[in-house]
Amino acid sequence: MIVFPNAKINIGLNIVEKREDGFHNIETIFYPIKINDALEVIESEQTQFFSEGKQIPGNVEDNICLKAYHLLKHDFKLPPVHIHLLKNIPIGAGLGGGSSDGAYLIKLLNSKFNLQLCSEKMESYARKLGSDCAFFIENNPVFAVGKGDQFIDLELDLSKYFLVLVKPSIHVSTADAYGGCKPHKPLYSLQMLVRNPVSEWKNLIVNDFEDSVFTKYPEIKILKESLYESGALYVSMSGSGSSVYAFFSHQVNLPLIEANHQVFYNV
Ligand SMILES: C[C@@](CO)(OP(=O)(O)O)[C@H](O)COP(=O)(O)OP(=O)(O)OC[C@H]1O[C@@H](n2ccc(N)nc2=O)[C@H](O)[C@@H]1O
Ligand SMILES: Nc1ncnc2c1ncn2[C@@H]1O[C@H](COP(=O)(O)OP(=O)(O)O)[C@@H](O)[C@H]1O
Repeated sequence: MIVFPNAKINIGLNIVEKREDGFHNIETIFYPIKINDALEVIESEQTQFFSEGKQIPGNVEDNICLKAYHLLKHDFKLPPVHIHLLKNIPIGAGLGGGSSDGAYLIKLLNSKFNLQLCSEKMESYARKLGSDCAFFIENNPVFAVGKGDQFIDLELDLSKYFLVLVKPSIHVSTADAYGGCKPHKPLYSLQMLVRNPVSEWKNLIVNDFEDSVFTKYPEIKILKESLYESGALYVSMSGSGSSVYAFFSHQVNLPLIEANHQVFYNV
C-alpha cells in the first residue's frame, strides 16, 4: 500500500503565550499544499525503515515513521513491516513534512490492517508524535489553537490564486525558533482577517516567527521582499521557516529567484 503525504503552509501564526509544559499556545491556519512524499508499507520478516530522495537528518531509529509504527504496535497486533519513504518535501522548512509522514503512516496502517480507528482516535495518536501532526489526519484547511493541535473548521478555498513556494537552502530548527520568540496577544482576529480577499492580507496576517528568523537570516527577508516586487498579492514565511510562499493573481515565472533557491510553482 502506498500513500502520498503532503506539505502544509501556515497562513498567519500568532504565538500567544508560553505554557507551563514549555510549549506555546498558538493561533494559525493550516492549509494543505501539493508538495508530496511517497510512503509505502510492505509486510516483512522484520521491521525496517528505508528512505531515499532528500537526506533526513538524525538517526534512522528516530524517524517519525518508525515512531508512528511503534505507537500503534503498542496497542494493536501488527506484523513486522518494511517502510519505504521517498523524501521530496523540503526538510526544516516549516512545511510539516515529517509530521505529515507520521500522520499518513497512522492512516495507512489503519487501512492496511483494518484497525477501525476513527479520525478522532487517529488524531489523538498523531498528537503524541508532534504538535502539528494531527492536522494531517483530516488534511483540510483549519483554524488551529492550543499547541497547534486543536482545530476549528474553516471554509477556505484559495485555488483561484497561483501559489508559489520558495525554499532557501537554510534549515531552521523549530525548537530554536520557538526559543527566540516573544509571545503576545494578537492585535486582530486571524479567523476574521482570513475572510478578506488575499490582496488585503498584507501587514495584517502576520507570522510571529518572522522577526527573529529574519534577524538571524536576512536573506529570507530579502526573498520575501523580492516576491512582493515580482507582483505577489501576499507573501509570508511558513511556520518556523525557512520556506516562503507567495499568492499571485496569475501564473508567473521567477527565473531570478530560481537562480538562488528551489522554487515550486502552483502548489
Ligand atoms: C512551528 C510549527 C507551526 O505549524 O510548524 P513547523 O514550522 O515546525 O512546520 C509547529 O508549531 C511545530 O510543530 P511540530 O514540528 O510538530 O513541533 P513539535 O515536534 O511538537 O515540537 C518541537 C519543539 O517546538 C516547540 N514547540 C512546538 C509547538 C508548540 N506549540 N510550542 C512549542 O514551543 C517545543 O520546544 C518543542 O520541543
Ligand atoms: N520522515 C521525516 N521527514 C523529515 N524529517 C523528519 C522525519 N522524521 C524525523 N524527522 C526530523 O524532523 C525534523 C523536522 O523536519 P520537518 O518536519 O521536515 O520540518 P519542519 O518542522 O520545519 O516542518 C528533521 O530535521 C528531522 O530530524
